[in-house]
Amino acid sequence: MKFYSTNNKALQVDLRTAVTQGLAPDNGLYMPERIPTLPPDFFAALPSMSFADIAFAVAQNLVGDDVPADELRRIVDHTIQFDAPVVEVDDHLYALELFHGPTLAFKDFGARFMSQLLGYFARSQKQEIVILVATSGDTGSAVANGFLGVQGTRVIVLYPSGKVSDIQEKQFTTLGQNITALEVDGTFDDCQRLVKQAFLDEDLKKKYFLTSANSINIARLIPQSFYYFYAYARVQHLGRPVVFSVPSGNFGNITGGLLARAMGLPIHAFVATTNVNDVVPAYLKTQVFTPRPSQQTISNAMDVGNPSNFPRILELLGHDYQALSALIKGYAFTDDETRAAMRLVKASAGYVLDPHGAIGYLGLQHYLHETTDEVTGIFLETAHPAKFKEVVDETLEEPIAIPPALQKFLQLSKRSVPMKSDFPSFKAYLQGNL
Ligand SMILES: N[C@@H](CCOP(=O)(O)O)C(=O)O
Repeated sequence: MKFYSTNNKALQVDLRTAVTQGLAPDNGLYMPERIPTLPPDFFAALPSMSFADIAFAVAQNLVGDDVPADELRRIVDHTIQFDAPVVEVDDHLYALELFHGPTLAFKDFGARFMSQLLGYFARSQKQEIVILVATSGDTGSAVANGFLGVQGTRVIVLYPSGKVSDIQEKQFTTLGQNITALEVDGTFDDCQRLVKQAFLDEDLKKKYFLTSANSINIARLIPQSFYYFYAYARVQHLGRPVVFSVPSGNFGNITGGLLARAMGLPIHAFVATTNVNDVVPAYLKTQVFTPRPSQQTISNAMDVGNPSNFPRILELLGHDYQALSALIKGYAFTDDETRAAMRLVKASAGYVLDPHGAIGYLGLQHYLHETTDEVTGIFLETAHPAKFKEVVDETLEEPIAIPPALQKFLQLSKRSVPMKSDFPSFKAYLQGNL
């Protein structure tokens, strides 16, 4: 399979180059040159297939020519070590719980797949791989934990100071070893800008082997399509068209769903639902894409003002606004609305939503009120509510228990390096410390 840059279809590379570069040299995002449809026998067998078997078939369909089957199977089996249950919350309305991995967020799927794939490609090479990752909360912990102690790799996590939850911060600032956390005086967008600038900087490119572990890296996106197939298979017997509501920040998660649809999964519609950082819902209404500085909210992992994956969404829908706005409905919600949804669902269903899942739920409810189609709605529950303990406790007026997987981080001390948000400071840090 070849991968082309969204900025230039003629710029084509193989999977190894796409994954090790992260971002194309012309600042575009890599996309598969074609997305093969999975065969009818795959869809016939889907309801009875295990999660790992589904993931392997999907991965093979996209990158089967680039990675030997036994290696790809090992990578997939390492990735799918935990379930993604579909839990009924209301009539025809389900939560797809993606938080049962080691860092309790959906990013574990992408980070685990990517760390193994990158490890496979890096075996033959001597230079240390430096993985730069910008995080608004969850990616940093998944990537740091996925790469912790992996020989030949060094991870630099950039995060906006004071804008991630306490538990999220502990998950990537306490690890030591090959993980360093840079606490940036700015927003997530500043962190993302610094990372992207580093990939385009000739001095850094010459001296270091840099790659990205954000969803700009195609190795993060492929596994984010697996669970759409798995969830679909869980509700297929209900016989209704299936709609996914995806709480969105950098739009990598919904792009994974669009990839699944392009491979033939009959997804009826998507709901792209955000907090007040509503650049994409605004685009869906106006056809104008206007990135702007992100605002801080209680669903902090989605505090993104310039969503990276937007060009991929346009590619997947053939740059056809009519097709895009027919398939994807956009909604945005305030913190007050988010808290109200958390209270409502706790009271009516006994289900504890995290603030991001609450936005997914709200988007789905709005969609259901506007459609006359009888559908099965699935919203993605992207992180465990305990990761946002302060917000959840205050909103629901009762303390949420912290699972042992999170508890262990709370005992450890935070270590971070303060960083200004200008590129020369970041470059000087890399040059002095790598
Ligand atoms: N929501 C993210 C922001 C980065 O997104 P990614 O999908 O590009 O890694 C986070 O939690 O850090």
